[in-house]
Amino acid sequence: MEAMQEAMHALRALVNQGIALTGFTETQLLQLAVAAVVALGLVYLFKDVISTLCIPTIKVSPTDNEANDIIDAVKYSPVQPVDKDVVPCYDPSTMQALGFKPAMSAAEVRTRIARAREASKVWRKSSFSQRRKLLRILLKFIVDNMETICRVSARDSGKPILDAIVGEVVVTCEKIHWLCMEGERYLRPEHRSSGIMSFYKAARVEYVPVGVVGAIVPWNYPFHNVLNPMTAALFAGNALVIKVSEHASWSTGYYGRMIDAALEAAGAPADLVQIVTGYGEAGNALVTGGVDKVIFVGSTQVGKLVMRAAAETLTPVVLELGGKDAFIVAEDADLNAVVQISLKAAYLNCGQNCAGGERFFVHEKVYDKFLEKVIPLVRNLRQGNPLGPDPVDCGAMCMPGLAEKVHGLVEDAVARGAQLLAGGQLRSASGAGGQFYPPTLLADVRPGMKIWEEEVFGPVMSVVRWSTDDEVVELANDCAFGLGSSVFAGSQRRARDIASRLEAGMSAINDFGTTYMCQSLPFGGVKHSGFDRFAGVEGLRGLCVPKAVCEDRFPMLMKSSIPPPWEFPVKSNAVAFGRSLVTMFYGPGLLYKVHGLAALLHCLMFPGSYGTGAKPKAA
Ligand SMILES: NC(=O)c1ccc[n+]([C@@H]2O[C@H](COP(=O)([O-])OP(=O)(O)OC[C@H]3O[C@@H](n4cnc5c(N)ncnc54)[C@H](O)[C@@H]3O)[C@@H](O)[C@H]2O)c1
Repeated sequence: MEAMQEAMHALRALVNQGIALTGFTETQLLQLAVAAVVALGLVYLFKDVISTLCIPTIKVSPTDNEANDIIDAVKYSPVQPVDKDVVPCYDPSTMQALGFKPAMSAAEVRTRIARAREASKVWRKSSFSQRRKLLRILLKFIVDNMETICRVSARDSGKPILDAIVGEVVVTCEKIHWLCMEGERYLRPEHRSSGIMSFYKAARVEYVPVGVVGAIVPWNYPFHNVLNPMTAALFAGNALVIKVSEHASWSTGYYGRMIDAALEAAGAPADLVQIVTGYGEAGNALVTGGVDKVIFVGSTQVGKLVMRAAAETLTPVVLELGGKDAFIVAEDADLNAVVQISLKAAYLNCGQNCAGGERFFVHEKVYDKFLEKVIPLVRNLRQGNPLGPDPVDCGAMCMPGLAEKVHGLVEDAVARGAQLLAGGQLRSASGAGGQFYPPTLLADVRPGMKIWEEEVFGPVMSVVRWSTDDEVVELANDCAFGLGSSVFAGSQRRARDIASRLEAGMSAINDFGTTYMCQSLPFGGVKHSGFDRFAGVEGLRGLCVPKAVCEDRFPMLMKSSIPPPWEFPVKSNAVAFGRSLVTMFYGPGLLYKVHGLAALLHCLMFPGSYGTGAKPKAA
């Protein structure tokens, strides 16, 4: 209140001063102030309109299959033998054949790396404003063409359009926005303290692009999985060679043309981004082919192979592997909100999320109520072709054989005492009308079941009962994976306390997945979920060599030279001189420092002496 009164007085004084200086009346001064604010607003608006108009618009014409929703065409059969030089592409919801992509050989991958290397030599010198220009071109394209982007992703991976908007478009836009707004701040040289003895030095870290980044990605988000490493790698000044999954290669046609057009419009080298299609051999060739850093996103099993291969060439790797996230619900959580969030955590993208909720720990006091609310919702989820005439909540399983694998885990759980409350039937064998597995709900899931241990990566909500906070922490940590986690409780402090005890790389308090929406945060896990980070400040800086640089702070006044007692041949008081330095700089308290200084001066003034430089007797 007092501060407000003071501010009013200050404003009054300013107005009076203005009246005295200009001779204007109070009303005229007010009109002037309003006019100034309006003018500033108009300038800002004008600048904003002009800068938006200045972002080049790129045009990418979609093909028939990319542009249209349903096309009657040849069906693909996964049991049909396929030439190993090609990757067959098909829509997992309809099994419509979409064509082939080349299965690149190791030699071809190396050629791509070499092209990217040449492009990286040019791009590493680019300014941050040129890199921002490239990202803004992409962002504008995404906003203008999100429907086609989502349709292409839906056709390639079987996900509903809404899941594509959330999981492909929103997170990519958020990432680009963050890079444009804050990326430069974290890549500019960062000044660091130079310590006590090097007080006359200026120390800093320079973030130097690594050169060529190699990324290997899975099939669950064909658009975001490409754009995510690409935008960060390019913003950090690198080139990128990216190996996409053999189960979602078709969409690289449209997305690749978009990337090429954006590079051209931004004046960036055409070879800056190389897309590799193929199988494990192509991925292995990328790891061993001479890239400067590998980002691997995929299963724990293949992650180990990648790490082994990278060890041969000492290529650094980031491993973003599987997950089996805990979703903890306390008895006082807002159950109505939690139920809807839990459905998204389990069934978004048909559960094919590395950081998706898999283990739902619900407090015994609300266990039955939670199930009561969830059962009808799960049973009524609509599943089908995302590009068909009817709206769907859940789409298809992208990877052939995954529905059968998920079903095996469900059957094992039921055989060992879990309650099957929804779903759980293998609707059709792969190949007969789409790769679907129904949204499934299991209650009373316990240790000893396969589903307790293995990653499901499918639409299964496993519900577990708990009674004390210590117990739920122990149950949640009884897992080989540790990627994300969510804790819901009436008291935010209690939720925070439980979350702080979870072995996980990420925790959302009273929410799910929000750590990924904050693109300034690192993304990654612990234990078998991998290590190092690919998003956020840590991920962005991880695409650079953090080069330590040190130089004279005042070169005109003080330059480095070897102190006379230490010059070769070293003098007889060299050790005493060293002792005096240590005592002066690091001795605890003034007494030490004065003694050290006196000993140091003695050494310098009497070069032939043996001076002691020892600590004072009093100490
Ligand atoms: N932590 C994360 O950020 C994250 C994100 C998405 C998916 N995932 C994980 O990915 C897995 C599902 O994806 P997937 O089935 O495509 O995984 P995957 O490990 O089978 O394949 C991933 C990629 O590795 C390639 N590959 C296969 N063998 C290789 C080899 N020997 N050397 C190099 N590359 C090789 C594949 O061709 C593919 O492009 C799940 O475990 C999921 O949790 C993790």
